[in-house]
Amino acid sequence: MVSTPASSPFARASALLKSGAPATFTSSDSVLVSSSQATPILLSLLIVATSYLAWQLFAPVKNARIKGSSIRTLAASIPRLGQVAFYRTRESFLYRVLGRPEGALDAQAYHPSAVRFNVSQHNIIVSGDHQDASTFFNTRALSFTKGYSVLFGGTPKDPDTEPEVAARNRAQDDKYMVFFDKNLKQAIRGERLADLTPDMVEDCLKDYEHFFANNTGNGKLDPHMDVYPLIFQLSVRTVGLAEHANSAAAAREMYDAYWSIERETNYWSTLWPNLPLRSNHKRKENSKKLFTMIHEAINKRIEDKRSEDDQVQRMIDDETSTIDIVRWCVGSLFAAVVNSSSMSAWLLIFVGAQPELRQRVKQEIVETLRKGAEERGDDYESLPTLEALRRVPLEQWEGTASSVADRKNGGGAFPLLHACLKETMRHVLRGTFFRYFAGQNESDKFANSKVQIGGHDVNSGDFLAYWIAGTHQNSRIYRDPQRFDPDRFAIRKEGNGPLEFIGWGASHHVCGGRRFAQLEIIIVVATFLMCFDYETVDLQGKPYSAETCPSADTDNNWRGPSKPVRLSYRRAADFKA
Ligand code: HEM
Repeated sequence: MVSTPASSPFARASALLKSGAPATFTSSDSVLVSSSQATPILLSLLIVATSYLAWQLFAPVKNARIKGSSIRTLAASIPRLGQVAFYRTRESFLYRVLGRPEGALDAQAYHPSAVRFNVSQHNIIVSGDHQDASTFFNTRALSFTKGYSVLFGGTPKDPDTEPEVAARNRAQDDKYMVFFDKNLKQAIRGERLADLTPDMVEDCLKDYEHFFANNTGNGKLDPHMDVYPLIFQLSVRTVGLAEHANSAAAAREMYDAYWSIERETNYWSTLWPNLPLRSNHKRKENSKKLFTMIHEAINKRIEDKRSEDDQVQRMIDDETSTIDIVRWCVGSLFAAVVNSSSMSAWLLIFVGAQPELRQRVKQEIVETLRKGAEERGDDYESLPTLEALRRVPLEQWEGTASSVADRKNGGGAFPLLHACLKETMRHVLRGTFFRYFAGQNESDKFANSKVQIGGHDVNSGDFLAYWIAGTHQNSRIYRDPQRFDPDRFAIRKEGNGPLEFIGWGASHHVCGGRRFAQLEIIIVVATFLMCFDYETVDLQGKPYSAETCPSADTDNNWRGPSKPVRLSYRRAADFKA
């Protein structure tokens, strides 16, 4: 059950509504309407407004209960608001209603049978049962696009072109999705990534150099505040405009607008975006700023008859409409930044909390660089660190090949680092994936399809959510799931069964940016380890251990730490300028 405190945004909104009404009639209008006449008018307006509000809040939600279904239904204290906690404190809400997957070996502790509830006028079935994963990922009748566009609310819409985009029909929408995927594939195709890789290494090193310069090579950094801007810059370089990637000031301005939008994404901005709330206003303001920056930069490039080496240029050359190019850039940035930023920061945090593991990862990187140098005929000892890293070829970063001999033995480069990334994803990705089942409401080929969750029919018009922790924190799949232990992947091969690791999604909607995401995170972390020796500490500098290390607060997109965390660093003894 959810109760709304008096200071809730809704209470503030209705207060605003009420306080706004008299002001409309008391200034120049007083000449036309005397105060004794105004009182009954005001009173009537107030009654109308209050009745409207009450109707909005307490009106029954369509299909909130399904007769004959044994899927548990959760009722909300204010029906139209529904389960606000699903947005505000998702993780604890799901633990409360579905149980603890870490205790899955104990049948009493984990009973993940699906639950159904509403948020605003939308009904959602949430399942954390690994048995339902296959239905969720493999059923074509479930719409990924509608699931996210209604329930996720992260990606902003351009306030100026929204009506035009909204007026497009489903066929036009599908066409846009094909355009989106095609351009993302081109933006991160192998030959482009191979060209970008040395620049990405250089971006990282330049960024880390300011820690050398600011201090004497020692200090404490905040992994979220200091790593997120770097990931943003790498993302802009890959799916944004060269003009922005090459200007620190422009990249920073975009970064501030981007994160302000992410931080203001909540229940209200997702489901009641037109309420006059501060967060809705800030989101719209920053969305406009972001769209305008990209729009103006494209126009300027066209006006100046300049050409740049980025995906946007390809679209300009193909005479794509500027609205679609801007929409593609913003959509790609919102798909790219949030997960890659938090995975990079958390990988550094988790590895830094286990000195022995950090040493093993560092050793793996040095050995790979040394071997690569020897194979190329370079003298590793005299190579500056930047050059040793810049010369690592794409396939080695990707872990797909190290040397011919290793490939024959089935080995690849950086296996432990890749296992650390996978383990970080397993820890940090604990939210939900979304889908929508149109069923009979659809006029297309899926109109007669049936979908079952937990053995029960899903209603046409219901949304589905799959709880990732039901798989990633499940003790039937992962031994001691709360422990950060990359050897579960590197050595013990846990999570190798079907849909046991879903960090990149699965089936029809596997992550479209995986190749780039993996590459940038591995580069950011490997470069960091080549620059610094470090450990994960609290604000007083006391080292955290595997047992005491904070975890990610997954209730917001920033994914900050459950308690303060810093990386205490010093220039690596083997760093070569
Ligand atoms: C560590 C970073 C990342 C993680 C963990 C991640 C994870 C995921 C997951 C789990 C999905 C599937 C969601 C579902 O089935 O509901 C997904 C989809 C997607 N991701 Fe990523 N992602 C990451 C980075 C990126 C980047 C950098 C890009 C773009 C450059 C990107 C673009 C996309 C796109 C376009 C889709 C939708 C695919 C479709 O519609 O079929 N992702 N991602």
